[in-house]
Amino acid sequence: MKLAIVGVGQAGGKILDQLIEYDTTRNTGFVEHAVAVNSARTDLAGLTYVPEADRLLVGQSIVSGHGAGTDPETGKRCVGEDIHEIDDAVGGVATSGIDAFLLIAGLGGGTGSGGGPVIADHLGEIYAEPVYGLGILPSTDEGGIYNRNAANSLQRFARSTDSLLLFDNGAAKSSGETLSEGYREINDEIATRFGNLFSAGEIDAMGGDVAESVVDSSEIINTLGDGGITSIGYATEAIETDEGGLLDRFLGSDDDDLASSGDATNRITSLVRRATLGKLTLPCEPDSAARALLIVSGPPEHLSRKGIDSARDWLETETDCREVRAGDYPLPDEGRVAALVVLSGVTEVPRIEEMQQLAVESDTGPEDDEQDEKDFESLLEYGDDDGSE
Ligand SMILES: Nc1nc2c(ncn2[C@@H]2O[C@H](COP(=O)(O)OP(=O)(O)OP(=O)(O)O)[C@@H](O)[C@H]2O)c(=O)[nH]1
Repeated sequence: MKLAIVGVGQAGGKILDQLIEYDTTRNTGFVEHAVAVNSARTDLAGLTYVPEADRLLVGQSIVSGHGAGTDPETGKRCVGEDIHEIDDAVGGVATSGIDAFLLIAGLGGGTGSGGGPVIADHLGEIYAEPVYGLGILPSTDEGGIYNRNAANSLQRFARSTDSLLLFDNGAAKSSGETLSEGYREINDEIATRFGNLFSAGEIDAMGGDVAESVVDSSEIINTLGDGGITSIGYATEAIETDEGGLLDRFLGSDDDDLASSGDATNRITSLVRRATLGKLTLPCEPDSAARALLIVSGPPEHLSRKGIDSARDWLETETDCREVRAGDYPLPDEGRVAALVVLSGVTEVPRIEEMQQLAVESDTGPEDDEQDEKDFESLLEYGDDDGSE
């Protein structure tokens, strides 16, 4: 599907950069237009792939190009001050050629966390295309302020977007490495999963091989729905054993109990199990999903129809929802088969509940139990789409 993507703040800009790299090197063509928005001049200067003309420094009269200092209110003001310039840069460019907008932001900081929902609201009011969010949750050990910012921003983001796709930094972090050391690897993983999702159905990317059952943008849009939280599972297996085991290093391919057999059908069903039950971008209970989508990609001769059908049946049982879509995405030059599982409208998400509890405690202090209880319940309404604050 064709997207106009806005990366807001530092994490948003870096992930946008990485998605453009994915799109360019694979020639997939899902990034129709890309804009980086930030209140910090140095963050914008550090980008590689976003064209200079599409980097917007906002809130100069408020923070003089120095960033929002992890304060979402400041981030909100910075973005609000320049919302018309942002609109010119994002929406002014051929929206007729896009299927949706995608806003990317780290929810724990200031600019992306406070400013992201302002842009989402604005785009949603003006344009008919759906507006999706890709929100990055802080890891638990980043501390109270990041968790509080994220808990508050998550609610606003969920209400301002048609679907909020979440990625939990904490769940992705490998043991023994600091978060900043891991960012490059984490951002690669984000680009792989979301790049795979958004490039599915782009016929140009298929090199003339039309999928037996193409996943097109309307299936992705219908799966994402119009409100709520989305998590993505992904697992991959190399078709031929390569010398260094390089291809097996992709996350999600390390579950011995569910090791795939060489047979194409079994490989697909086993990959889909691993994608759903292994590392999700946001750990959640699969049976709390309202809708699901399965995309199996790889060389056409390895995309067994029977395998995809039986994997879809399994996913229907596992998620306990009737709205399960499935399709293939032929990539003739790939040395691997990959299963991507989209779980949308999920409601049982332990990390969100934990983060919101941490946020409430850091706001009121643990002694104010009655107030904690009330705040916690109102914060829990992250999937609520009633538009109220
Ligand atoms: N996955 C990922 N997360 C990041 C990256 N950089 C920062 N983060 C996370 O994003 C949150 C901080 O948000 P930033 O994007 O740095 O902040 P900002 O939106 O620029 O806001 P200010 O710095 O306050 O102006 C923290 O939770 C970080 O863990 C990155 O490159 N990748």
